[in-house]
Amino acid sequence: MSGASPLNNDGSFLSVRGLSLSYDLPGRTFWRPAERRPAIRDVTLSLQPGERVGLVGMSGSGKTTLLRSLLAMELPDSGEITCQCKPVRPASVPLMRWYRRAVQYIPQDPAASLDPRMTVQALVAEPLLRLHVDCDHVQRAQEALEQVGLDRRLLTRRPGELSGGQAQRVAIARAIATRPSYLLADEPVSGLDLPIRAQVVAMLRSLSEATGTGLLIVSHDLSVVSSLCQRTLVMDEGSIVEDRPTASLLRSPRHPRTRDLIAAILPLSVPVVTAPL
Ligand SMILES: Nc1ncnc2c1ncn2[C@@H]1O[C@H](COP(=O)(O)OP(=O)(O)OP(=O)(O)O)[C@@H](O)[C@H]1O
Repeated sequence: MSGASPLNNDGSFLSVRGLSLSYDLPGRTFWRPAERRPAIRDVTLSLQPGERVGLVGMSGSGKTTLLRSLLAMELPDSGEITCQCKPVRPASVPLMRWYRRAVQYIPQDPAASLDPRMTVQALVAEPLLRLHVDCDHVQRAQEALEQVGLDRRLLTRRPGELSGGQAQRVAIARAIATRPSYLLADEPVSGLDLPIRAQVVAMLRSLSEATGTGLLIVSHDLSVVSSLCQRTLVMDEGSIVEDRPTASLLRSPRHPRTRDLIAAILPLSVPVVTAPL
């Protein structure tokens, strides 16, 4: 749907300029105004059409807040987000509906996001109904299910009758039903067992390649980011401190925080290989 619309002036799909957002700290009283803690500070970035981008950083660095701002779930204190030449917030109801069709969200925990009373068919078709997408909803739900590698016989099941991997695929089918240009995801595979995690990462990658859908993935798992994302952004204390192609960022990290992240995973995931004498 967004293919017919122009890109931003800089050629990007989504552009963020000088975005800052602070939260109130507890302790506000009638006499004392709340102190504010910055969660993201002066963030500027562009997402190109079809690009797969990882967003990493230590806990509390601002990744989720940035993602929520991009999803128009938070109102920033300053700065602007522009999608295909249109301001994302404040926006009219039709414009917000358009944006929510173009930029969809994959939740971390399908058990919490999928209504247990609804069938898979109803769950996948629900965004089409809510966002007034004019198409055959039954057919679109079937297509979306097939795109995530699930059999259409699952359409009559309810979330309680699905495995964890199947439920996360249903959550992804729900997100792609509107044929978005970008998918935003917060730890989309962290709740899955390792083999299933690899399958879902491979599926997301081929889905993105086949349909040209861009991905912005928040993850603590650098192996997920390295197998999925062409480019990686590193956040520290609310700012983006490194923004480079994933392979070179992992090979030669420049910022101390990137080095910390890589050092933190090395003892866990890389077997020690000793050279033969
Ligand atoms: N609703 C909120 N109210 C107050 N402070 C918040 C709120 N949400 C986040 N924060 C604070 O904003 C900062 C950034 O939080 P955020 O959740 O964006 O970090 P994160 O990088 O996603 O962390 P994690 O990796 O642990 O999920 C943190 O200091 C956090 O405590």
